[in-house]
Amino acid sequence: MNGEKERKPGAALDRTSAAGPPVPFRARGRLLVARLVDRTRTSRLFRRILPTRRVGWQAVKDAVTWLLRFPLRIAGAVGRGLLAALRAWRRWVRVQDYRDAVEQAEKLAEKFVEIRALTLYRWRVTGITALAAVGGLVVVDLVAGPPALWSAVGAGLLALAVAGRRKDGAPGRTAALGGPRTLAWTMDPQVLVDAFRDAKLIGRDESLRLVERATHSGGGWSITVDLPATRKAADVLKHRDALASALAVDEVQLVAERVRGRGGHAGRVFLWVADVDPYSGPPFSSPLVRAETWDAWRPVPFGRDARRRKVDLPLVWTSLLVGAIPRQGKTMAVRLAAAGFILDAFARLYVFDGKGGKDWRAAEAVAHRFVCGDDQAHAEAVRDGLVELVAEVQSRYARMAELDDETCPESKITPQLSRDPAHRMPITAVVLDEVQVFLDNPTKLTMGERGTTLGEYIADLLAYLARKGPAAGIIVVLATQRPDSQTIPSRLRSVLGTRFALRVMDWRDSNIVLGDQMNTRGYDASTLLPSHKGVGILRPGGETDAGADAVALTVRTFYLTNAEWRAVCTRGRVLREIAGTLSGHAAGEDTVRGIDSAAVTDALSAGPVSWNAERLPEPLRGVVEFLGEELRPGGRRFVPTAELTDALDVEPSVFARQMGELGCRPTRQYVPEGDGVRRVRGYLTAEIRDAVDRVRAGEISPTEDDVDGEA
Ligand SMILES: Nc1ncnc2c1ncn2[C@@H]1O[C@H](COP(=O)(O)OP(=O)(O)OP(=O)(O)O)[C@@H](O)[C@H]1O
Repeated sequence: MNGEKERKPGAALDRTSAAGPPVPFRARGRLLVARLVDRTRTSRLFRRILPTRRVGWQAVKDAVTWLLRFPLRIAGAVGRGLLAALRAWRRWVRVQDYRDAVEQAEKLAEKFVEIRALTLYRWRVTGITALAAVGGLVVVDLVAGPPALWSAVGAGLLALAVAGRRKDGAPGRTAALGGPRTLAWTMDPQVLVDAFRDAKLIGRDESLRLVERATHSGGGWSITVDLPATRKAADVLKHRDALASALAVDEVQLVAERVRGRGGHAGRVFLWVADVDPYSGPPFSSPLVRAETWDAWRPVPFGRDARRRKVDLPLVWTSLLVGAIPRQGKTMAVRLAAAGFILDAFARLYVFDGKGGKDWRAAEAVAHRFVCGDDQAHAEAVRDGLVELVAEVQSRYARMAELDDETCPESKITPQLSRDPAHRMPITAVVLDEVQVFLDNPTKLTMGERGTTLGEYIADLLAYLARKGPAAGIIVVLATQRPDSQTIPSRLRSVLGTRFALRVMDWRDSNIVLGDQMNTRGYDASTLLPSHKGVGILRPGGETDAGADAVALTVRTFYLTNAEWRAVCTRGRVLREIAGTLSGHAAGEDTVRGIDSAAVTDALSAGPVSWNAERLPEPLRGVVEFLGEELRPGGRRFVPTAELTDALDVEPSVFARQMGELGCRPTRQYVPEGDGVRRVRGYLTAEIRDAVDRVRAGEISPTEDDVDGEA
């Protein structure tokens, strides 16, 4: 309305009283209260303090609860104060400090009379003080009356209540911080210090320094601490279980990482404690399900760590070994790695499935070579496929050597080379699920003049591909449910760069997948829970963003349903059809091209290490020198111990012990003697080759004295 002033809150009430009929006195009082309430409600200060009615109501409820509980809290505090006072008095009357010191110095007998006299004296002082206090109260009551007496009693109770009040984190009061210990340390770092002491990660008189206070992030509490100067962060990682126990959490809930590089040092540890089991809950879907295409050169999305950070797996330039007992998620892990190649139209796939089920059937639509089954014919087809790849590696190296520096600067494949059809060097992944089926094949073979088995030959081919293949764009991905040293010989294991161990039977199997001594560094896949499907320890060969400084990290793999997996394979086929890169089995051409098998045999006999004996520990050096060419794959299979000890002129028992330390155990085999055969003790050359590989790979460290140093 024109001329009407802006109405203020409460203005309606003013007008009613001013312009209307006279208001009775009682009603005026009610109006005043209403106006006051209205003013208060609309005031800025009130709105800031109590933003909503719900909050206001809650505040009132809290205040009432507090008032009702107050007498109980006071009674509790007085009780605790009384107890504390009695304890303090008892220590004083028993001369406890002095007694403890004397006991520590083992002089209790000498000082007993003195302590006893002091105790009696203090009892007397106590008695006199008590009498004086009672007398004092009686006098107060007589002189000043009951109010003064009650005031004196009240003052005493107040003093006791103050002494007995709850102090958060005060030592000796276990109830000061309720709830689990993990929660307690977020409020009082002293609890964390105690946990470190209990786990024997720091000494009794040592402490931690807080670098970053506890904060809640990603479903758990994190904190960064510095250890005392002489302590190492690596030891905390090693004894993570002990720390988890001291903090009263399951070890899967505790993540301990070193803080390295800038802002970090050898004694700085980052701890993260999950609120609940971080690997429970529904699985995470793979981002590849939604990806139209993928570049095989990019690290493939593999899973998430405990803190739910994405873990990508670089596969170009490395190779992957996945090991686990059945039904833990091996096939899923390998499928994820394969999916990255499937969705790249320029990548090529060799899929060899030893299980023979339908797990890999969908990949038939894109695979250049596809074998599914565990018969002899399948094993031979796998061998042919691998021989073809070995020849391909040789051919690629020969062709790269011819290329100019601009196209191929380092005799290594580049993204441009791999995508240019003219160069015929696509990134090629060779995936073997249940590889033990092929590696265990006992069929006898003759390689050149030497005898071997089909399984050993396949192991040699794979070892060659894992060693020489990555630089030529060939990537080996193996999965096995029997990760033992017999099945995956160490000459093959030592060249597989990336390892992923899902749950295995014991720490030995875990070490076989992850590498020697990994259990002592705190990584043992046998401790994973059976319910944790798809959760494993990843030891990356390349760099991953999550936990980049860690030797290994626990990862829960992404999940691909069967339908999603089939969709990925179908998409891979369509992409290849569009790009014109569908080839081999998927394009209906299954014939393996002609191969110079002599060249392949020569390539393999070059061996994983040059069979020279330099820097090998004794007696391995002597054995390698003595056997020479006979040690090559396809050479002698068995050497009698007596032949070796005679040739090396060593004491048989010392020789057996030293060979045992290198992982070579003697076995009994029949050897020809005269017209018949005789059973003798000796060593398998495969085991000797494995020992050489392990020394070269640094898995066995010879002592200085054992090594023939290179000057
Ligand atoms: N990341 C994951 N999250 C949840 N469940 C998973 C995950 N990975 C695998 N699984 C489940 O674990 C079970 C076993 O998976 P998978 O077939 O991959 O194991 P496997 O080790 O290859 O078994 P097998 O040895 O029989 O071949 C399946 O039921 C699968 O759904």
